[in-house]
Amino acid sequence: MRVSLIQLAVDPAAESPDERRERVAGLVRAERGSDLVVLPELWTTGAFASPHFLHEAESPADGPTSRLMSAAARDAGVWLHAGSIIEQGGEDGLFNTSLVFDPSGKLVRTYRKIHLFGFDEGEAVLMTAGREPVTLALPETVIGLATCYDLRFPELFRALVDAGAETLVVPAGWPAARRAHWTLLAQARAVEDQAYVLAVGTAGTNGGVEQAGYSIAVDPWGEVLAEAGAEEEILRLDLDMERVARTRKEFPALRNRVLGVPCS
Ligand SMILES: O=C(O)CCC(=O)C(=O)O
Repeated sequence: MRVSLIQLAVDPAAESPDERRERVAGLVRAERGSDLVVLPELWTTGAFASPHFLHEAESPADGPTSRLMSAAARDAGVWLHAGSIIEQGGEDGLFNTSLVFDPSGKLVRTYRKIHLFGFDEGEAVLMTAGREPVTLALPETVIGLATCYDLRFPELFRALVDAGAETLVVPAGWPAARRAHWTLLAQARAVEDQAYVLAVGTAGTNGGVEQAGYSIAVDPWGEVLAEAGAEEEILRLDLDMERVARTRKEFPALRNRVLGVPCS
């Protein structure tokens, strides 16, 4: 399965959300020939540009990001994980919602970020948390969806694996200050869940927070297959999907889980 991970520079001073959407649609179209294209978290505004969240909130069904990304997926003929948008959820408030389009441009899955980041500020106070883990069967693999801070919560990933996930897709807007955690956690999730991890972040600075970049693809043995630098960059690679089943068979740690052990 050929994947393209698009690490985007998100610089609110350099580009408006509309300009970035147009530019990103062009980048997605250029990935024709890929099976799956992945974009980062909240790339229209920046994950830390919280004063703009309300103004930029949109509908997953027919908001500006959804319309452009649907057309780009269709034109390129790819599955597109379009990263996340600020979803205007009406009475339920705002959500940090990931969108997945099929190669005909149909929106086939949404995932509302479960673990909101910021403690007492930013999205943690401005948004509503999702409640449901989400997977999706593509022709060659089952993907499990998670977003940025979710990467710190292994129980979510176990739920995704229990639902059949073989490839864990993590759009993010991870800060440079904790880049070491990003890389370590991406590898940890891959090793413990014996799954591919495709973790795609942003470059640049938004909301005063320098972004890590360093998007990463990790195989089910924990080996790093590709890693970006700190600037905008596209990683393209071929994944051997048999490798998940092979790893789980040859080193069957997932089968040795003991559930419900009481703590004395
Ligand atoms: O967990 C972290 O260190 C970063 C998380 C984050 O930036 C986010 O979820 O937006």
